[in-house]
Amino acid sequence: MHPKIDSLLARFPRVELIGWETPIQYLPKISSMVGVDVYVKRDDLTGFGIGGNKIRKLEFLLGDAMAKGADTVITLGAVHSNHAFVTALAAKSLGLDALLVLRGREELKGNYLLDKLVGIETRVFKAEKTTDLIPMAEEIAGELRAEGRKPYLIPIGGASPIGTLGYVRGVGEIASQANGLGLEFDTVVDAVGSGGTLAGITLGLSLLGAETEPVGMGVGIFAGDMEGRVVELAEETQKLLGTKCRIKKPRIHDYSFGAYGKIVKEVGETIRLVAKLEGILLDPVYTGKAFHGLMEMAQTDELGETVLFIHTGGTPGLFHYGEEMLRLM
Ligand SMILES: Cc1ncc(COP(=O)(O)O)c(CNC2(C(=O)O)CC2)c1O
Repeated sequence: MHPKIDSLLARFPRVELIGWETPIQYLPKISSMVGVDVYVKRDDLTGFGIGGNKIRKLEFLLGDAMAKGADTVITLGAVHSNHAFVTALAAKSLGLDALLVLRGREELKGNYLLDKLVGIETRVFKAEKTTDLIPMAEEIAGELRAEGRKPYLIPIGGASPIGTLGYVRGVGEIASQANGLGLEFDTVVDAVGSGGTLAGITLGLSLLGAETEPVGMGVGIFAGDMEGRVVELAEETQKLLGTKCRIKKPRIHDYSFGAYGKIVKEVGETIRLVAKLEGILLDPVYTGKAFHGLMEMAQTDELGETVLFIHTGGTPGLFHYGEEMLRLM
């Protein structure tokens, strides 16, 4: 890990859900295709449940929940939500109850199938956007409090200052690995949903005074000024840490292809290409779109010579949307 980052984080409760450092893997065939060196931080292999980026955030979020004596964790997302499933799974593994507030159609596919297989309590609503569910989640938390329960409400994607500590710690891990490998990354690229992952990456890089630039590929959860949202979350997290470094401004590019969760042929083709060339599975909602953007921007020389992609997981999305994707290809 990283001494400076670890000492900053030492006072925050953290439950260990990831028992190892995830590898940084070079992609020789993709690199020769796009003309720059592309590496992947395999956070799809964080290892708890379906893995992914959320596990890093949950180590601090559930550490905080336990420290506060919570007995039930509530969070929200779409029915295909990776975040919702692993949050409930991790909460239950710690002996806490869990309740998911979800939107969309109850199809036994992907993460929703996993929710049901594990026996997680879900409340599913028809709603346009996940943010529409916030009042329902708050109302349910109020109901539980009235019953004498102690609910801990985790926001969409775990995008709170406590959750953001997960990727501050993740950057410390990356910095130590890069040092050991003699690597300096020009950019670090990730898929942006709630913005919590990029906020942690941005703050971590800023705290280390790294030259590396944080770059997000937006998948369309939030419209509007996502860069401002990410910087604001990084600043709030910096307040929590008691540090005062200048926060780098991340670039965020729109790779939603028009809407969050929209399944498109180009992304299906990128998923197929990366699977065949490098044996790595991306997903149609997040990492496939982000990596498609990475390949496009690398070829127009917008990401520098050495690029690190954070593989944030999402494999169940292949089993939720795979048939729809195949029909387009
Ligand atoms: C596989 C995968 N990759 C990247 C992201 C984006 O991360 P952030 O929310 O931290 O920006 C998600 C998020 N997913 C959300 C979910 O509900 O699963 C929070 C939206 C993700 O699942």
